[in-house]
Amino acid sequence: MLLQGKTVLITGGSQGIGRAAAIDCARAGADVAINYLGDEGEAAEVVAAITALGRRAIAVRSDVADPEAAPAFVQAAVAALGGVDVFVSNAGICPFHAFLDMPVDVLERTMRVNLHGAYFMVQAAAQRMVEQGRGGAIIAVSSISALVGGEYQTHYTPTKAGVHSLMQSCAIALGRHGIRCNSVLPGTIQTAINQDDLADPEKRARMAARIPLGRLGVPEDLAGPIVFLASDMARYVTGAALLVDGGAFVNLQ
Ligand SMILES: NC(=O)C1=CN([C@@H]2O[C@H](COP(=O)(O)OP(=O)(O)OC[C@H]3O[C@@H](n4cnc5c(N)ncnc54)[C@H](O)[C@@H]3O)[C@@H](O)[C@H]2O)C=CC1
Ligand SMILES: C[C@H](O)[C@@H]1OC(=O)[C@H](O)[C@@H]1O
Repeated sequence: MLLQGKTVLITGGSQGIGRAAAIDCARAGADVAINYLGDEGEAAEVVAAITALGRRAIAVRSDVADPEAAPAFVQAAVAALGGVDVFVSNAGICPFHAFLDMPVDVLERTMRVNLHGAYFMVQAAAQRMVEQGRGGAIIAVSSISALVGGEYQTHYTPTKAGVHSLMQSCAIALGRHGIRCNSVLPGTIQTAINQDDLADPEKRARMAARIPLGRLGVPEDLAGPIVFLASDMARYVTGAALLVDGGAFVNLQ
């Protein structure tokens, strides 16, 4: 099994992409700690699904935008599961809004959750990995939006470019410690984050029509790439970005 004996920490692991990644990491042999800010029942279901696979799991409810949440999450995972081998920075929000009247609080909250939150969490996980002295793997869930824009995402796309850039710089800063840092760039994946946006049938059809593989993504489409980057199969991969978008990005005409 690709992650046998490893401990994986995932932010935003109670639903969507984080949930799928958490369960597939457990399927690959890992114990898993999830952080989340949503519904307690959903987080408990993820823990139960992992436990049913014969692995250990904990869920910690906290806000990644709070700098103190990061060391607290890592400490809770170490206390319960013994260490940190893989860290997946996934928690994120995308409150769609027009540019010209973007409220300051929506802009700031999006930046704080998506970018500052990733920074604090990755830093706390890396500190623990360095202390352990056995390397590690860090994966950030960036986006195709790191590369292309969105009319109602002017506050969001810069955070995803930032997360991608964070992984590139961390790959340099942490390479000497044997810690690999990569990002995955999902295309449009059907989750709660875009449920309202994709409820517009015209927009949904337009998004799907751009995808050479012929369908919008589902959270499980990201699980394999995340497990791969977490595993020793990717032992010489660092500073890389893996598009997981069904081909949407390259489909200009
Ligand atoms: N769904 C999509 O089309 C795409 C999503 N992404 C990224 O994937 C990541 C996961 O998104 P989805 O699974 O789609 O969304 P989702 O809404 O289904 O899940 C988000 C998860 O993040 C957690 N979360 C939200 N704010 C948090 C906070 N302040 N502190 C801690 N946890 C928090 C939620 O509790 C939940 O577990 C996000 O970073 C998003 O930007 C990237 C590209 C495409
Ligand atoms: C939430 C959006 O549907 C989704 O988020 C991203 O990062 C993708 O680019 C999509 O726009």
